Amino acid sequence: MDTATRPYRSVLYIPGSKERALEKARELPADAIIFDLEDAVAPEAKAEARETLARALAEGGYGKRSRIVRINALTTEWGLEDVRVLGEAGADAILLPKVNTPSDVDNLADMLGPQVPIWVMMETPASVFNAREIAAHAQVTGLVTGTNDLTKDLGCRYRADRLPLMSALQMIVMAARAARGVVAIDGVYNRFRDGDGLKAECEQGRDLGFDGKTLIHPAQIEVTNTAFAPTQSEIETAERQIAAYEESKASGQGVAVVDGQIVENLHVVAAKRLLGKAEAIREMATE
Ligand SMILES: CC(C)(COP(=O)(O)OP(=O)(O)OC[C@H]1O[C@@H](n2cnc3c(N)ncnc32)[C@H](O)[C@@H]1OP(=O)(O)O)[C@@H](O)C(=O)NCCC(=O)NCCSC(=O)C[C@H](O)C(=O)O
Ligand SMILES: [Mg+2]
Repeated sequence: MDTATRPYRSVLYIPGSKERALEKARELPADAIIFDLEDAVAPEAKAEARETLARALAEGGYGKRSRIVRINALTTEWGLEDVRVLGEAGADAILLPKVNTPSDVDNLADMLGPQVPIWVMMETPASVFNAREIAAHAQVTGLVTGTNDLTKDLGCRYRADRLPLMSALQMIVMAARAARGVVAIDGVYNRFRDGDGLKAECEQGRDLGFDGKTLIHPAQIEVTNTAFAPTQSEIETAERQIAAYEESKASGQGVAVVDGQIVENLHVVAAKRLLGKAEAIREMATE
């Protein structure tokens, strides 16, 4: 699948220590999986989780789902061994937590070599200030928002409207878009049995421009996949915009009008991108 259009609507964390969850994920309709060795795994379980995860990846069976491994920070006692064991395990990217500066990414890139894509957790105030340079790093292909760590470091309150995090969320999306081709994923919604709250937060994330959302429980996948996919009405509008613009162009005009709104070339670019995304989502569903 084309990496530029591949969907990342639902990005499910799975603790590397949980064999049942690693097994179950082979059947779940998530677009991507983050196999976690960091916060979801207790210190005493880290070594075993690393081996369990290496075996699960070698066994495969994750289909078209993008496989991302979140290692421990390189400054911890587990980070280097995580890279040694999982750096060449065939994951689609290695996700580095607690990044502050581009040089943190350099350190991992030096260890992995230039072929392995790197995703970065954006979860410290310093990472947000350095977002542009981090996203522009040659090996970085994804930014994942860590809203829990950010909330902890900022000392702000959890609010349903996420007002205290708003500038950070926007900086992350902006950095990803400025770097071009870098995926931007929103943080987790902790109340994993609250579907209505999740839906509202997904819609906010989609409105801000995120490609998708990180999840902690399978029950969150369906709501998220729907929220980050183009709606049928958006698809139909995009098709009509493209057709109307082509017709205007053929008659020597640079602007069309659809549903009372102007359609210029830039709207056509956005409309084609939306249709490309819808097609990639359809493709994802065919195993
Ligand atoms: C949150 C959980 C601890 C809940 O677990 P549990 O009570 O076992 O849930 P259920 O009984 O409802 O589970 C039903 C079945 O689903 C499977 N399951 C559960 N979670 C997952 C999962 N994440 N992936 C795949 N499968 C999962 C169970 O095995 C059950 O299966 P079955 O036996 O067939 O019935 C638990 O969901 C969990 O551990 N979630 C992940 C937590 C996690 O990864 N946390 C770290 C990431 S969040 C983070 O770090 C954010 C960031 O860094 C920041 O700073 O913000
Ligand atoms: Mg975190």
